[in-house]
Amino acid sequence: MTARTLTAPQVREALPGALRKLSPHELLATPVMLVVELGAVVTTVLSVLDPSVLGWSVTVWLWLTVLFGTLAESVAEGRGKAQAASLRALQTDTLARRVRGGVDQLRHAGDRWELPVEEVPSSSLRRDDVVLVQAGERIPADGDVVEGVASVDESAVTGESAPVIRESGGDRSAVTGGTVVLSDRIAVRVTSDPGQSFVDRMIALVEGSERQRTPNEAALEVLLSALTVVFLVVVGTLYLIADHSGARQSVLVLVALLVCLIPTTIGALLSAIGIAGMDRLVRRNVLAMSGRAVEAAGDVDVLLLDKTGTITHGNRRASELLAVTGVAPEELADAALLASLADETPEGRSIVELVAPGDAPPVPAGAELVEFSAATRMSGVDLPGRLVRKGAASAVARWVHGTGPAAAHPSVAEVETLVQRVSEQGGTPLVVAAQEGTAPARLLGVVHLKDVVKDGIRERFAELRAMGIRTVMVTGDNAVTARVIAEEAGVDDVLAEATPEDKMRLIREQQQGGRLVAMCGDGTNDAPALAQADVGVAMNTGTAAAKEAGNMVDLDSDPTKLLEVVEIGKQLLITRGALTTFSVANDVAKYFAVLPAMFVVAFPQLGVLNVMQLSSPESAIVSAVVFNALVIVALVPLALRGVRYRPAAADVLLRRNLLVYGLGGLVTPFVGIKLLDLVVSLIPGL
Ligand SMILES: Nc1ncnc2c1ncn2[C@@H]1O[C@H](COP(=O)(O)OP(=O)(O)OP(=O)(O)O)[C@@H](O)[C@H]1O
Ligand SMILES: [K+]
Ligand SMILES: [Mg+2]
Repeated sequence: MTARTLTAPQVREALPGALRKLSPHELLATPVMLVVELGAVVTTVLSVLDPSVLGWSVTVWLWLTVLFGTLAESVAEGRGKAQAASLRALQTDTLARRVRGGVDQLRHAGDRWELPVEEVPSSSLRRDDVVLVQAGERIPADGDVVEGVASVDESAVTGESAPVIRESGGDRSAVTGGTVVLSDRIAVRVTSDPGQSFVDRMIALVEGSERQRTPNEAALEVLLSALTVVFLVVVGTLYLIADHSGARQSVLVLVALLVCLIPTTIGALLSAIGIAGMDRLVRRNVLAMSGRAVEAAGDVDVLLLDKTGTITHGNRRASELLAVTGVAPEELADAALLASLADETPEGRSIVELVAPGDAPPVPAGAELVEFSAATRMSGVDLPGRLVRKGAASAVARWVHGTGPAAAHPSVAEVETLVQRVSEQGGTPLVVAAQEGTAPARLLGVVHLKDVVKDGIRERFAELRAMGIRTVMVTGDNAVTARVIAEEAGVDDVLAEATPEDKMRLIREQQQGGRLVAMCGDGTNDAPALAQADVGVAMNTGTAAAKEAGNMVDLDSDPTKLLEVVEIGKQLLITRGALTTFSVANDVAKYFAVLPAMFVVAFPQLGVLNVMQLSSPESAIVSAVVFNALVIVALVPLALRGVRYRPAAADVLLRRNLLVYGLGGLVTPFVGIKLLDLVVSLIPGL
């Protein structure tokens, strides 16, 4: 939406909020506007005591000045209100089927769908409760799928109508309360307490009720306050000088002059600019948890991305089994199956589906499961007398070597060739090995996991490069696969075999080098890095841990969205800079426009400076005050829409902005006040 002007309905809706914001308590946050309000109170009192056309004209326009400021903020907030209303509709209380005994119960159950459940209102669900949800039902709370696979309609949250797959074990396990299961059934472990759900946070965000001032904003506010104090002193001194030299000025005129000089324009628009920036992100389906993150996005130098699920689609599936010489394909298949029977990750399930489509055997009695973790990069099963493992080549090699001398592993070289072959196709190789009794473990072969790079990623990374942002892929996968995918995706650099700690260390190093780092990720193993990054964008498809750790969530799960996030961040910074420049330049110009007019009666020699030839001192003052107020209104659309951003070097942008907004800010008051004076001077008494 690119509104060029404010519409009447917009204003009507925002008005009650704007009037509420007139309370001095609310205005404390914007000292500049508080000074204007105090000024308005003073002129109101003066005008009541000694009514005059000048007095009332100034008074009315001072009140309007404050109102225009609060109106700008209220309009900015209003844009999120409609969205908040539709999100609230998702929060209707439903009945949830809660498993008695929670997660522990689930683990030990034979048939998990026959567990004893109790029906409870969804609003009473707490963290770590487990609920069963089936086709046609609304998911009662945020959580991670701990059992099963389902297609879910998330359109109410994401606006995307195509259903998404949510499944246990992998990086696509997070579900959002209020979304609807379309097919199959899932068990969900609740991850949020009442009132703290994702939708709750979204509502607070789009309404702007939780908005906190960013450090940059706070710094600017201090600067504006300082300027206000300076002008207070200037006007006070002027009063004394004028008094002394017999050109006594009324308090009313001095208040009017003060308001014209202090930076009211940017003071009035500052918070609207920030709210509008967040709003622009929401419109692109990105939820920023803090304004600070949005600003940081504007200055990002490095972007780190996880591979699987971020750069690729993330449904890594087993496509073929490659046995080493001397191992029967059946033996490899059997071992791979065994090692995956209890592996709840999508990778594990895809192996079961490949080897035993439709009829997976039960887990053998006495089996002890070795769950996959990002730290070990291995999974498998311990049976009496037989251990089976599968995992990243380096991890399995380490395990195998731990079981006996290297000479006992004749197929090491062959496995390496197979791993190389799979990796060169961009696939993820999982090496399978087994140990019988106390004999050294044997390498059996390799499972090829296929994954596909998301469309259009290459072009978008090229755009990021043009903006001066370096992209680095960090993956737990091996170096060859990483390189192949990196080349296909067009990233600048790649870090392979990375553990969660490695990811975080890399970010720290970059930050210590003075760079601002953004990270896109989806997995629980990305969570530490997402938390450490200046801008942590979690994919909505990812795990609850990832979404909690980051300071942004992309509802579309599109890592190239960072491009837009960066643009919006830059746009926010530029808009604020541009309007500050304009505001201050404006005020300086007003000084020269108004002052000569004020003193020309007492000091006719000032006539040379009176370039504008305004019709009377009274008309000059009223015109200046009116102009000062109208400028705010005129700039609201720009504050909401943002200054147009085209990728360019920072110094070019700065020069362009100084020229347009600095020079523009100097010239407009002369033109504007002159035109207003032509009209105002027609009013009798001015
Ligand atoms: N279910 C599994 N069983 C055994 N090993 C696995 C399993 N899933 C993945 N691996 C191995 O562990 C490695 C790390 O996987 P993980 O999903 O943690 O990677 P990551 O750090 O998230 O990086 P990325 O998501 O970019 O691939 C994989 O490259 C693979 O070799
Ligand atoms: K001003
Ligand atoms: Mg991952």
